[in-house]
Amino acid sequence: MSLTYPNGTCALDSVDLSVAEGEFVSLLGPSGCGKSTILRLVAGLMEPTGGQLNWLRPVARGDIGFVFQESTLMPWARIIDNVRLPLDLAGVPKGEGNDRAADGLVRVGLGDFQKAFPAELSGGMKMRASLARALVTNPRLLLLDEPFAALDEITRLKLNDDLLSLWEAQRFTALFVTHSVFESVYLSGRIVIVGPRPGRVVAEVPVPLPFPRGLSVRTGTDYGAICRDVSDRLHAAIGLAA
Ligand SMILES: Nc1ncnc2c1ncn2[C@@H]1O[C@H](COP(=O)(O)OP(=O)(O)OP(=O)(O)O)[C@@H](O)[C@H]1O
Repeated sequence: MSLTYPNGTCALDSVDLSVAEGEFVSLLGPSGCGKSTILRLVAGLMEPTGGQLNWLRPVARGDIGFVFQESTLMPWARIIDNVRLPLDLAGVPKGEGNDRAADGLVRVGLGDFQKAFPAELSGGMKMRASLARALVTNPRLLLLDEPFAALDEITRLKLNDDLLSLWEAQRFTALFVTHSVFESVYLSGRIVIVGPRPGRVVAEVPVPLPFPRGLSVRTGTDYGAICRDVSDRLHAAIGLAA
């Protein structure tokens, strides 16, 4: 599929990408190559201006969850109310919605913070609440647009593990945008490298590291070798020597 914005910017040129149900795929590429544009097209927020997007099974609105770099929580609402919002919008009765939101908060380690307001949480906790909100409808597809980019390194590593645990438990399909080679290799079953604008797929790299992943994967020689390979391909894609 291709996408030219109304101002004439050609953001994507014939992006050819297939994702299987239950896969964890990262989109890796330089700033401005069109990664967010791909997510917006998949989310149905825009239509491609060329080509098409096909689903093997029809998707409904509640089948897709979205997590952004900013946690986008409503500052005036308690965390439980923030997490319950997608269920309110879907017409789920409040009692059932509260139970499901509370359960989601427990799963991201925020069981004791239901009544807190967003301003009372750290950046990492806000991002956990955003993950809980995105997953509360049990989506089949989770779109993540650099969700951990603004977090410190230690929090980011922890959230990588938390996200993988959620993925292994709920088995949604994950499409994850990142600038980080290390993060993409740690999380993904497959990495799609997108070249500079107009974005197109320049390489697809399978990551044959076993799940569940953990510290032993991060410190292993295989992880280092795959990171090196992905980094070389990324540099080749953007025309830099490794
Ligand atoms: N609404 C818009 N109107 C016009 N051009 C846009 C719009 N949104 C994005 N673009 C342009 O499309 C291109 C791709 O943008 P996009 O945000 O998808 O890239 P990205 O790879 O996600 O970037 P980053 O990694 O910096 O977030 C950029 O050149 C950007 O300036």
